[in-house]
Amino acid sequence: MPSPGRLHLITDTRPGRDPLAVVDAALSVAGSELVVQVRVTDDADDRTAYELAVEVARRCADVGATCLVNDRLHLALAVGAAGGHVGARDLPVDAARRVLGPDAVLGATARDPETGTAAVAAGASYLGVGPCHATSTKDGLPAPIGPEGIRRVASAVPVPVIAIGGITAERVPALLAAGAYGVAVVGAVANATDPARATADLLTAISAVPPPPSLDWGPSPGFAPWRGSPTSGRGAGAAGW
Ligand SMILES: Cc1ncc(COP(=O)(O)OP(=O)(O)O)c(N)n1
Ligand SMILES: Cc1ncsc1CCOP(=O)(O)O
Ligand SMILES: [Mg+2]
Repeated sequence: MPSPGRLHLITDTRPGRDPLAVVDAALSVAGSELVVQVRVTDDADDRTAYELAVEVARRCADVGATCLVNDRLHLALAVGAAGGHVGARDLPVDAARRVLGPDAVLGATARDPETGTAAVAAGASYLGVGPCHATSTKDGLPAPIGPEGIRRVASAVPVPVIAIGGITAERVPALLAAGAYGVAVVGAVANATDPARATADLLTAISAVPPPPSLDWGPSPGFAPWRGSPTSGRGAGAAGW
């Protein structure tokens, strides 16, 4: 059973950026260890998003990395991605699970233990938790929750917690010490003058801390898609998430 990825690179949506160049640089260093989440602006049309997702999925497949698609689950299915990620304004987690099927990786956003627990019960394989710190790559976010916010969620759920928002290699140790399994980044790699080096620095910081031992990686016997929602546990599929 594959281990869940601990370093997630989210594609940069800011105008004038070259997300594929950043993905290439990160994959050249991280290879199969990387999870790449395809994210576009809300006003991007599906054709534009699809074309980016095709390119990212192909690059990930070439090196055995994991490709996820943010929000637009039909694109995840269309490009053969491993799964998707949903938040409060996207499909509800149980509906997203029905779309993707029992074996897909499904991430859900949470800031608090209650939301996180509900997302896991509804079929989330992992949680994206944040913003941990202030970020310049997404507007309109609530106040940062810091490592203590990570601790509150991670101690409440049996799935990997991926810390997000303002993550840098220097901030990784405190977040992992608080119970994060891994981190998701945009700026730490995309803003770097040397994105490959920045990726290596993040991997070094992550690998210095072993993952939490008590996570439930196994498939959920309670997941029953024909009934529309998991009957117990994390409800995720056989991908090991
Ligand atoms: C790993 C991870 N965590 C959180 C998010 C945020 O998702 P969401 O709250 O739906 O916001 P958008 O990214 O859709 O703007 C994420 N994408 N990935
Ligand atoms: C998509 C998203 N959701 C919460 S913070 C964020 C962006 C994180 O970007 P950065 O790593 O540049 O702070
Ligand atoms: Mg979303």
